[in-house]
Amino acid sequence: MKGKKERGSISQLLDYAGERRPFAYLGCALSAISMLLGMGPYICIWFVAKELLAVAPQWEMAAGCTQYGWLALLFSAASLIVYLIALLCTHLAAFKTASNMRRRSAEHLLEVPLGYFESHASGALRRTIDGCAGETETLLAHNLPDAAGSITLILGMFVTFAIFDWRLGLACFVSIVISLIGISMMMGGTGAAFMQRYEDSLVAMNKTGTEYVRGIPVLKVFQQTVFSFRVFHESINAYSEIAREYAVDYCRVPQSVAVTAINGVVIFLIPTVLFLAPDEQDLGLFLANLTFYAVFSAIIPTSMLRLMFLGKMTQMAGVSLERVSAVVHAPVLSQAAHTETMQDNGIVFDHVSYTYEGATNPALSDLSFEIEPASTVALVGPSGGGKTTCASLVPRFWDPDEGRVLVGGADVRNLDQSQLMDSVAFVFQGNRLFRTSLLENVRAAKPGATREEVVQALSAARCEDIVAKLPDGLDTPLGAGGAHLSGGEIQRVLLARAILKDAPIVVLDEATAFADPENELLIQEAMSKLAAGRTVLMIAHRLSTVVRADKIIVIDQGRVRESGSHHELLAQDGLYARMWADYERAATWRIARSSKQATTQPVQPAGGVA
Ligand SMILES: Nc1ncnc2c1ncn2[C@@H]1O[C@H](COP(=O)(O)OP(=O)(O)OP(=O)(O)O)[C@@H](O)[C@H]1O
Repeated sequence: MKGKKERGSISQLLDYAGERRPFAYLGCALSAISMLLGMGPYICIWFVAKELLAVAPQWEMAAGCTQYGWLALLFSAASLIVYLIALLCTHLAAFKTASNMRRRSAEHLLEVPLGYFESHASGALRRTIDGCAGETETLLAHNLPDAAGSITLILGMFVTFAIFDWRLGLACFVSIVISLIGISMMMGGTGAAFMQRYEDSLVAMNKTGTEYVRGIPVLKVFQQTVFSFRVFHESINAYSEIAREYAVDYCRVPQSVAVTAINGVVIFLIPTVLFLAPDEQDLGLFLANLTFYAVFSAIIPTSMLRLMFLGKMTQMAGVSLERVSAVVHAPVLSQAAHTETMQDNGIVFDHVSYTYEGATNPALSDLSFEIEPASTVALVGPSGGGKTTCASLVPRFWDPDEGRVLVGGADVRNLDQSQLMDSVAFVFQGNRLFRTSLLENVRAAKPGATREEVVQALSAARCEDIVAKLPDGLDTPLGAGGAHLSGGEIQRVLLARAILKDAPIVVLDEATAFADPENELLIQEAMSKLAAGRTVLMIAHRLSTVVRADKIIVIDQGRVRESGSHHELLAQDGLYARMWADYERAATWRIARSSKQATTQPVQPAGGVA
C-alpha cells in the first residue's frame, strides 16, 4: 500500500521530531491498541445476539445480556481513552516536527548569501517555511495514528475469520481489498504527480499574491484592474484549474473507494448470506455471525477513508518536505578554514567576473579597480551596466565566478563574516524600515546604542525635521499603522543608521533620484557626514552627486570603461563626457521649463544614466 518513497518521506519527516520521535511510534502503537479494544463491543454484540437467538422467544432467560452491555461500554471507554492518549503522543511529535522544520529553515536562511533572497521571492519562502511545515502536522498528528488503527483492523479481520464465520468475513474483506486497490492506484505515479502540481500552483499563487499586494499602490495610480496584473491572474487561473481537476478527476478514485467500502455490506455481504442461508445447519449461530459482520462492517468505511487520507497527506507532506529540504540545504556562504584579517579599509576588485544563475551574458566581466582607504569612489554608467552587481559583491550577496574582491587586503571569502559585516555599512535602496519606532529603526545598526547616540546619528544625517514632525518624536512607530516618511526622508534615516554603525567602510546606493530639491540637499549633507574619514563605494544615480568623488568609475556592459576624477573624465571626452553633457542639457531644460519656457526636449538624459 505504501511505496518505498512514502515510507521514506515519513521517516525523513520524523528526523525533524528529534527526541520526540519515539512519541510518534508510541502514538501509533496506542492507536492500534485502541482499535483492538474498539473491536470488543462488536464481539459483545455477537454474544448478545447468540444468547437472544438461543432463548427466543423467552427473552427474559437471556441473563448475560446486561453483563455484555457493560463490558461493551467498558471496551468503548477504554478504546476512546487509549485513542486520546495516542493522539496526545502524536501531537507532541507533530508539533515538534513542524516547529523544528520552521526553526531550521529560518535559521538556515541566516546563513545563505544575501543574494539568495533576490532569486527567492519572500511570498514563496513564507509559504515554504510556514505553510509546508504546517501541512506535515496533520499527517503526523492524525493520519499516521489513524492509519496504524486501520492496518490493525485489516489484520483483526483475519482473527474474526477464525472466531466467527470465515465465509461472511471474506465477503466483508472483499470490499476492503477493492478499497485498497483504489488507494494504491491513487498513490501511484499520477496521484503523486498531481500533488506536486497542486503544491507548485499553491506556491506560485502565494508568491505572485505577495507581489500583487505589494504592487497595489502602483496599480491604483495607473487605474489598472486585477486583470492587468497578468502573472497573479494566471496563477489564480492555474490554481483554479487544478482545483477543478481535483474535484472532477482526482476525486473519482477516492469516491469509488468510499462507495465500495460504505456499500460493501450490501454489495457483498447480503448476496453471500442469501447464498449460504438455505444450507445452514445452525441457523441461530449463522444469524449471530451475520449480526456481528453487519454491525462490524460499519467501521470499515471509516478505516478505509483514513488510510486514503494517509496516502493523500503523505504525498502532500512529501512535496512539503522537499521544499523545506531545499531551503534547509540551500548552499551557504563558504567560510575559509583560515580566516584573514583586514589590514586597512581599502577595497580592490581584482579581475572580477560574475554571471547570474540562468543568465546568458555576464553581469561583470574582468572588472578591476581599487578604492583607497578613506576615499570616495562613485560607480556610474548606463542602466543595467553592472553597478549594483558590483557593489553587491562586497557584502557577499554573491561570490565572483572569477577573480577576487579584497576588503582591507583580504579576500572577502577569507574574512570572518561577522568582521566583514561589522566593518562595512550597507545602505541599499532595498533596506526598508521596520515597523517599529524611529529609535529602534536607527538602533538596529547598533543594538546597544544609547538614546543620545541615536539622536546624534539622526542629527548628523540631518533628520532633525523628521524627529520634530513626528507626534512622539523618536518613539513614533513607523510604517503601516504608524507614521509615514517620504522616500527622501527614509533615505536620511537609513543614512543615520549607517552613521550610528560607525563602520570604516560604506557601500551605498545613492537614492536622490526622486527626492525633492530640499530633501536632496539634506541627503547630500547626510552623505557628506557619513563619507567623512570613511571609504565609500557609491552607486550614483545623479551625476551632480559624483562631481566631488575622489574617483569616478564608468561601468558599461559589466566592464570598466573609464575611470578618473570628474575633470579627468571630461577631458577624456568619452562616455562620461557624453553622459555629463546629457545631464547638463536635462538640467537646463528643467530651468527653462520652470521659467515657463517649455520646450519639447526630453526630460531624461539620452544616455539613460541610472
Ligand atoms: N538577480 C538577477 N538575476 C539575473 N540577472 C540580473 C539580476 N540582477 C541583475 N541582473 C542583470 O545583470 C546586469 C547588471 O545589472 P545591475 O543591476 O548590476 O545593473 P545596474 O548598472 O545597477 O543597473 P541600474 O542602474 O538600472 O540599477 C543586467 O543585465 C541585469 O539584467
